[in-house]
Amino acid sequence: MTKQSVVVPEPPMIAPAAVPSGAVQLFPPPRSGGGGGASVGKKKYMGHLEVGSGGGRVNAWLDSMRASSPTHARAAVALAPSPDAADEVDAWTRKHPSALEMFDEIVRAWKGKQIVMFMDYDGTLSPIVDEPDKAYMSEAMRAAVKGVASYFPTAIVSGRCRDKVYNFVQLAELYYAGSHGMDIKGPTNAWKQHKAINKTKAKAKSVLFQPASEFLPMIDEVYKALIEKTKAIEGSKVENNKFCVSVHFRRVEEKKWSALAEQVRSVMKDFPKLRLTQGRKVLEVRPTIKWDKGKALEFLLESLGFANCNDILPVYIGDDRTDEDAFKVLRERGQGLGILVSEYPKETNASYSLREPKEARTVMQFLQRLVEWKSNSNSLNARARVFPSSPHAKDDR
Ligand SMILES: O=P(O)(O)OC[C@H]1O[C@H](O[C@H]2O[C@H](CO)[C@@H](O)[C@H](O)[C@H]2O)[C@H](O)[C@@H](O)[C@@H]1O
Repeated sequence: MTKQSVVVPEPPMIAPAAVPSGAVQLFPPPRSGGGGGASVGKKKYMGHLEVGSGGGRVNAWLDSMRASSPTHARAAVALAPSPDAADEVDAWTRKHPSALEMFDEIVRAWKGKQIVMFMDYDGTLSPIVDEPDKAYMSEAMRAAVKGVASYFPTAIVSGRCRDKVYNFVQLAELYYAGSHGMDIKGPTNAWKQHKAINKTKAKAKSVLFQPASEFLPMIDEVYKALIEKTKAIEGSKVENNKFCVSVHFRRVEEKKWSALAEQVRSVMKDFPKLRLTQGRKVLEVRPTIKWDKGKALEFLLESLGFANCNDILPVYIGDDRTDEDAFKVLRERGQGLGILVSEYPKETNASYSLREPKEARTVMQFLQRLVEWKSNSNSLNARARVFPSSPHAKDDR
């Protein structure tokens, strides 16, 4: 039987960097009994599908569109539930254990650290739906995020434009990094909320950062051109995300994907300062500047006054390829925790995983446990102040 790889290749294909010696090791070591190395599929796909001329490039886009389609991945597992496939899933799970199942172990390593939370929106806080404008988050999820933000500085990092993601989340106390981190804004009252934020080191009272503002007219232009060129392709949808544009193909019949890719290519050739990346059934057109969700994470840590702190613990939860940039930053810093939300094994730089059921329940449960843990440890600390000799005295910030 042909070996069926169930680990979906995901760009960028970056080997996880080693954790520098002496750094706090929050990446889980492989558990006993497993090699920890899930094999990857044979094809390697580019992280950024840079636009070039010629049909070959469109074929590469098409390959990538197909490879990233969860329908294909699920079908592969369903059609070939071989022992090899099961072994691969097990190996992947050992390498990226469930952050919920490992919660107690994880928080043990967090003692004394200042947690900073980063979360992607679509597919992480809200379920993936056919209509992008209807990707609402549940009230229960909103309450969980609010709870987290009451204890830790919290940011939403999304490919969507900042206003749109704010309208979905509706929590004024958060930091929002829209357009893949190219539009960052913080709450004005963060200072009052979090003792942890270092007021002397933090950069500005209210963060606002837009590294791609000069691209605004170009983005408007490409948006109009993409609408015009793709209007004949049924099911396609072009979304203006202010500093980037999304071309959705979730509702386009697969036999028309190639025509869609060709139309997008024909527009992109006139915009050499823009590049194309890919998310979940979406092509994303963005400026060529070296800025991504990973850079946004670093920028926010710096703005909060945590740039060179050893005792912080950034936690990033995300489901998409663009979140890999943030996972990679955490790996390279040897600091923090990347959690991939996924229904099936994928190549990732994240160290932990959360299974993605349709209602994004596991993410919510993880956030709720975090709040519960923090609230309990605060109570223990309060008791320890009253009864200093208590054996339960803790030092969780
Ligand atoms: O960084 P994110 O917050 O994950 O944003 C990435 C893209 O998310 C949205 O598209 C995705 O979710 C839609 C609603 O569930 C779904 O229909 C689509 O297929 C997904 O790709 C958003 O609409 C895009 O603009 C973002 O780029």
